[in-house]
Amino acid sequence: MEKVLEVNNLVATFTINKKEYEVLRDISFSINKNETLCVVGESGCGKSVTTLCIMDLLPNNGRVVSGSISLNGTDLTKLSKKERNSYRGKKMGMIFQEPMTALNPLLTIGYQLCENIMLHRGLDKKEAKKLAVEYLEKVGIAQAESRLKQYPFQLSGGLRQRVLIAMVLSAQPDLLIADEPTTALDVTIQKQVLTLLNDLKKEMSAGILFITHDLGVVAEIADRVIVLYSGRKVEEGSVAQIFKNPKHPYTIGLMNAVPNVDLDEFEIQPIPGTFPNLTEEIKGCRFNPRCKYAHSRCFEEVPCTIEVEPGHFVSCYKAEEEMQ
Ligand SMILES: Nc1ncnc2c1ncn2[C@@H]1O[C@H](COP(=O)(O)OP(=O)(O)OP(=O)(O)O)[C@@H](O)[C@H]1O
Repeated sequence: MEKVLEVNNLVATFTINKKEYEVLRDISFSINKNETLCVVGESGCGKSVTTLCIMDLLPNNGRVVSGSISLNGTDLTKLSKKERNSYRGKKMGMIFQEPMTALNPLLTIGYQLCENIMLHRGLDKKEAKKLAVEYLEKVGIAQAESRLKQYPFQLSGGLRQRVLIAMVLSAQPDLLIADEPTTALDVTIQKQVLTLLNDLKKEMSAGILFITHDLGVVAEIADRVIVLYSGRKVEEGSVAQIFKNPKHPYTIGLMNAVPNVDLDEFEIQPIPGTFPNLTEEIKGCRFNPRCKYAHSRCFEEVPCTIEVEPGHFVSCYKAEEEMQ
């Protein structure tokens, strides 16, 4: 399988009050062509920061300290700022939770789509307009030609998100990053946008990095999943492995916290304790204060990543002991 994105041993920090704190701790993962990788984990675990590192959009107090981020074999961390900028939009496109952050409210949909197509595809105005209509139709927008004359505020949230998807895809990116793109939409529209992304994944030759905290969305869209906890990857596997055979106590906790209406006496079991903040020092596994299985080793050293079944990776001493 052809790898589109390969992130290796990524370490990133934020400087707060002149002190540098690790926000991503040695993260590695990859995405193949026509594959959707979901990144899940509680608020603050580093999902968005991962995307910002890839897009080179970290705020001023953040920096990538070490590791590599390769897009189709080119290590982006080795490129100049200018070269990196040219990747954004063209080779990597991003859709956000709120499409209005990416659309200009003062310009028509048509103007914005055509500008984007002319810039990234090198086409003239007439050709760009034709392609803009094609892409709006591709994302399921009816009467596409007349929509070109509308302003973002004239469209519903679901339609705006479709326009943004059309805009991003029209540049034919190798990687599509979607950061909680359906969180602000109501459930039926959310389902439509997920179905659309699933259909588009099959026909475009890009990989999709999908950020969400919603496990229902993960089940709908993911091929593979990585689970982050406090900036560290604790588990990775296919969507079936993560849902049917979770191994890390944190992943098991996430699964138990999802309501299951099929069971008569199902009780949501929240994960005990609180999520550590960035500045909190924790020796060993960062999940140890909340883990009922934690023993002396867990408080001493960070567990290595082991493969518990083909393609299923876990960083946990309990999983390691179960294997032996
Ligand atoms: N500019 C910043 N300066 C300092 N800390 C930051 C900054 N931006 C984010 N953080 C911290 O980095 C950590 C990771 O944040 P991130 O936004 O990646 O979390 P997330 O998993 O995407 O959460 P959410 O689901 O709430 O969006 C958090 O502890 C957050 O407070």
